[in-house]
Amino acid sequence: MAETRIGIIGGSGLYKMDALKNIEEVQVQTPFGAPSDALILGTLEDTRVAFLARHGRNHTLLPSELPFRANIYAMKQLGVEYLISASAVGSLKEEVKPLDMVVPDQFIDRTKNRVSTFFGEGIVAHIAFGDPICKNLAGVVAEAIAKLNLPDITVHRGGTYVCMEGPAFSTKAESNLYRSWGAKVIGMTNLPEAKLAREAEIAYATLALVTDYDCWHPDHDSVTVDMVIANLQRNAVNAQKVIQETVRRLSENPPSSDAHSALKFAILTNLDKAPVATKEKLALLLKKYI
Ligand SMILES: CSC[C@H]1O[C@H](OP(=O)(O)O)[C@H](O)[C@@H]1O
Ligand SMILES: Nc1ncnc2[nH]cnc12
Repeated sequence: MAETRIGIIGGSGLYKMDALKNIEEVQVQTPFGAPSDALILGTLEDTRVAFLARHGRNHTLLPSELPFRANIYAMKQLGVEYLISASAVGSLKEEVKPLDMVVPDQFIDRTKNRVSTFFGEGIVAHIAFGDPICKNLAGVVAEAIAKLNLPDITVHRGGTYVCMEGPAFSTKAESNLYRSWGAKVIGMTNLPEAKLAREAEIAYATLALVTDYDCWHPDHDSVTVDMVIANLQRNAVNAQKVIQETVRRLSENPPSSDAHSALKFAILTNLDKAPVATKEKLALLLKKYI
């Protein structure tokens, strides 16, 4: 199988990539179970990529039901080193309007029910997560958006993505609280992915596609799925253009990433003494360090 260094996770509205050629669908199994759907391998701009529909191709999985570990481990098994996540978000700022694109650089965790680590069962690791998004990969995504110069769409570089549990959207009190914290956008999925990608030494960046003003905005109705869907379709077209341009740039000039050595100083357990079963389960992550 040709090398697949670039992975794409498509969120709400982005269930496939129309420009993918030479498609092969693979049912991947991982020590953490099966991913959200089959992975679609194909070429984009002559580069091999792996695409996964985060909620499944028919959007059947709630954010709280997503098999985050299987999704990231499956990408690792395929050899992915750069992971681009396309995600629908609500805006928490006036100047960030529906259809705009945000490339966040921070997260706030408001989830309650997610398993966000591969470790445990006798092996302890604490990754550094002060900068949860790979700066260099995010830079490539932001430059790709800027280069495309999409009409009426503003790119916002940096900003905080609040990751809430869902599935219900926020209350106005919550939405205003996140605004008072200075957060820029809100979604339900990217933080566990970013943590797991870091543990898997995969560079991760988010392409956040704004669908609504959540519920805080006095001049806009509170977010509803109808509202989100109307904008998702337009966002999905733009997201594919951005991803294609990002892949082209990544394949020409793959950036360095601190994520690629994230476990170097993170593992506390003496691996010589660690349970064999856990070492086997995590072999793909640990092999550089054993
Ligand atoms: C369809 S509105 C809520 C839904 O959309 C976002 O999904 P994703 O991050 O996968 O694009 C948000 O996180 C919620 O899961
Ligand atoms: N307002 C919102 N809150 C949480 N997730 C979202 N995804 C899209 N819009 C959202």
